[in-house]
Amino acid sequence: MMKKMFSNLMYLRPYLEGSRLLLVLSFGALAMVSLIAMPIPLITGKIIDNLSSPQGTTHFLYQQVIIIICLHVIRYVLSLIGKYYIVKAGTRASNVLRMKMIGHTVDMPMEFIDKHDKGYLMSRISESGSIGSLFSPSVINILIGVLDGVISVILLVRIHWKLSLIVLAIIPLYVVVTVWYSRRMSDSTRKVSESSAEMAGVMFETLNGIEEIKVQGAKQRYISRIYTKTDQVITAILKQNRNINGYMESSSLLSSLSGAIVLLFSGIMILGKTLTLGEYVSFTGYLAKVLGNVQAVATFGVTINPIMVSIDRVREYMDNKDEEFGRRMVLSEPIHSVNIHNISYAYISGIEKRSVLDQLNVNLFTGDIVILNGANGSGKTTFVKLLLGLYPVNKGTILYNGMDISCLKLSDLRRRVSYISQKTYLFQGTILDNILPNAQPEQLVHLRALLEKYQLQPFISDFPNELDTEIAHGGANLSGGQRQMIAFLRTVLANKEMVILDEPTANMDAIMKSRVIQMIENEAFYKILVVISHDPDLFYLGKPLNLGESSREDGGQQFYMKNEDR
Ligand SMILES: Nc1ncnc2c1ncn2[C@@H]1O[C@H](COP(=O)(O)OP(=O)(O)OP(=O)(O)O)[C@@H](O)[C@H]1O
Repeated sequence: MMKKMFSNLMYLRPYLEGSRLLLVLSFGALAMVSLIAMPIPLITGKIIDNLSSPQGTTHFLYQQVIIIICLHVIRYVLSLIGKYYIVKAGTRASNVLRMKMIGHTVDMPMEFIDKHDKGYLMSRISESGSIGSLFSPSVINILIGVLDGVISVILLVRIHWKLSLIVLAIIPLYVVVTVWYSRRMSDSTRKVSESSAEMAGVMFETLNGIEEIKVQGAKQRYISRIYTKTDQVITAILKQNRNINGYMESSSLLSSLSGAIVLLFSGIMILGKTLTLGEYVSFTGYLAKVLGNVQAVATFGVTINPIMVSIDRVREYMDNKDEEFGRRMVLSEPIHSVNIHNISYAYISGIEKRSVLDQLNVNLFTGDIVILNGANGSGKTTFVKLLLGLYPVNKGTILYNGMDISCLKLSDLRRRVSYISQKTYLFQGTILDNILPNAQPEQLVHLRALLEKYQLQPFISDFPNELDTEIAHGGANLSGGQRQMIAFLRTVLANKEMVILDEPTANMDAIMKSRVIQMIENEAFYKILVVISHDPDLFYLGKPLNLGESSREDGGQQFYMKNEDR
């Protein structure tokens, strides 16, 4: 356990970087807390021996009691300060880790993201809070207790070494109990975390789809899915509690037995005059600290185990390679060619493999406009996702300016490409934020000119606060066509080298659609344009590339391109 804790603390070091001095000072203060309270049982024993001797004086009593009170007050102040700053450092560190985990999740390959529910991912990210728990008052108390315990053992030996041997003989039993239970606790805690993350996944999906669930009358189906997952969580929690309680009760029993045995031997020694009453009081004072702290170490296992399991899981999560792993090359020039050579792709989920694209060849050059069509499910969206490097091709190559996409830094590639997905995702913020993130004055002028040129002012003035209208979560306060137009304007103003539009006009009325077509024809906002559409009104814009089964030539070697000369 200590080894694991040390290794986890080493892992967390970078996240504690900014708070290192604070932590050292706080731990120093807390170590002082331990040391300052240490003489109290000794002083108490001395007072008792003094009072029970003929030389006993009230002056000695007052003096020693004042010392004890001062020690308690200093301990109180140091403890408050130390704990406050440790908790502060822990909270800061867990926040830094949370941000890193969110960033890492965004950078994960889509194949990883597809495999997990969003709620599951959220649960995993929330495990970053485990650092905060590591620096919580309960853990800190236990750590101070460990120091207390060690010093108390030394003082026990100094007071009466023979009596101490009896106490020390019991400690191996604690070790056996601790080791036995801590393995079981690790397993059960892991199961609790995993099943809770899965449950959160199902809950998240349910909450996300409330509208659909209502309309389809699917409430019962979803509730029973949650019930199954909850059942798994409950089973795991019960098992975890069985282990925790077993551990606590066993260590508590050992503590009580130790106290009784010490009382027996001390009594005999007091009767034999080899131990004074004061020494007995001091001894039991330190014994209480030792046993209390052995108990604390036992509790430490219970408290720290879930935290260690969480940190292990955070490490596992962060060890997953992100999509940029091993990619070093950047495009030194604007994209002028995209050569898609014999690519194939199949989605794999579990043992199921769904082949979507098979030996596809396409070459795109500056000035090309390609209209992708084909039956539903024929792989059009998958094709553009491969172009964006969201999924790696299974076979074949995609070359940008002759450079293989598998070596290219994806962030560099995507900086050069604008993509509007079928789902038209809008960010939280205003309409303007969505059209022009970080709008510069000259971009605003460009936007206004565009709105005027294509008679789109009525489109904007339809919103309560025009461009400053706040967009609700997921664009809930906008219609499908409005969302598409906002996303399209964003693309026109982004002025990227390659633009990919997936069903850009699917929800638009005839007027809006005609504006989009005019902008594609008149505005130079792309070098290469790929449009996925089932709408014949858009076909004439460029070379249609049909991905439908019926249009394959050469046994699937080549995809049919209509109107090649257009
Ligand atoms: N993430 C995924 N995991 C597994 N299968 C997927 C995934 N995304 C798409 N598919 C499957 O791949 C096939 C192609 O899907 P894709 O979205 O590329 O088709 P499309 O041609 O764009 O269809 P549409 O015209 O309906 O938009 C479909 O059979 C779909 O079920």
